[in-house]
Amino acid sequence: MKTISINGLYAITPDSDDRDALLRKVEAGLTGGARVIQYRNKTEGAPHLEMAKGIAALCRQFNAVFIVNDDVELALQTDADGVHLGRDDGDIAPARSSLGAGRIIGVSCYGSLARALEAQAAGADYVAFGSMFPSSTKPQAPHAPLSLLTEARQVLQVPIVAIGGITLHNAPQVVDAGADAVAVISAVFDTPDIAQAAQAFSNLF
Ligand SMILES: Cc1ncc(COP(=O)(O)OP(=O)(O)O)c(N)n1
Ligand SMILES: Cc1ncsc1CCOP(=O)(O)O
Ligand SMILES: [Mg+2]
Repeated sequence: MKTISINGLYAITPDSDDRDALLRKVEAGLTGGARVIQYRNKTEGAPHLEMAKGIAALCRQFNAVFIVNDDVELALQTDADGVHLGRDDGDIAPARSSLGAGRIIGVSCYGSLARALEAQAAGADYVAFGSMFPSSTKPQAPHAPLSLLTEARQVLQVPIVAIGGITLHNAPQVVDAGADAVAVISAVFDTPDIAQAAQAFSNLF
């Protein structure tokens, strides 16, 4: 039985090859109240294991949920709370066999409610929709309208995460439309005061 919940600020790490700098940023995000941290780092050759282990320890310290993007093996190696899978990251069933029932599997559903219903039926623990707004971090990401969150809320039982171009300015609309959590990279980590930005997002919940 999973008791871990996905809600509030879901902060996703920016690309980095500097372990200490990344850990300082994550600690600031947690200090500001991030409830979930996802280790997402597309930097080739970065010390992924060391970075993810450091973030796992920080999440334990702050009682936050730790999710690894894309990589089931890295999630297991770091005793993460779960993994996030997109359409190129493998199916839910083999991930579930590796991770067991107690860990979280989150699934990207882009702009598709049908994909979310399938993911829920296949055992996903949360679904993510987006990009809600244009994202400078991932400009080519497909778009999802705010109305999809409202529609999804009426038919899904699993928590709903919204991602993509979410800022302090537009986040209230995302929460009002039905998101349980907002997944944010640049508007948290690309700011002069990460803890303050994280706190402002957290205060929306
Ligand atoms: C919470 C959350 N939602 C969506 C994504 C995007 O996943 P994916 O489509 O696999 O793209 P990459 O992040 O791997 O580039 C995510 N990572 N987290
Ligand atoms: C990984 C991902 N998937 C869709 S948009 C996105 C990036 C989100 O980053 P930002 O919060 O900086 O727009
Ligand atoms: Mg992915």
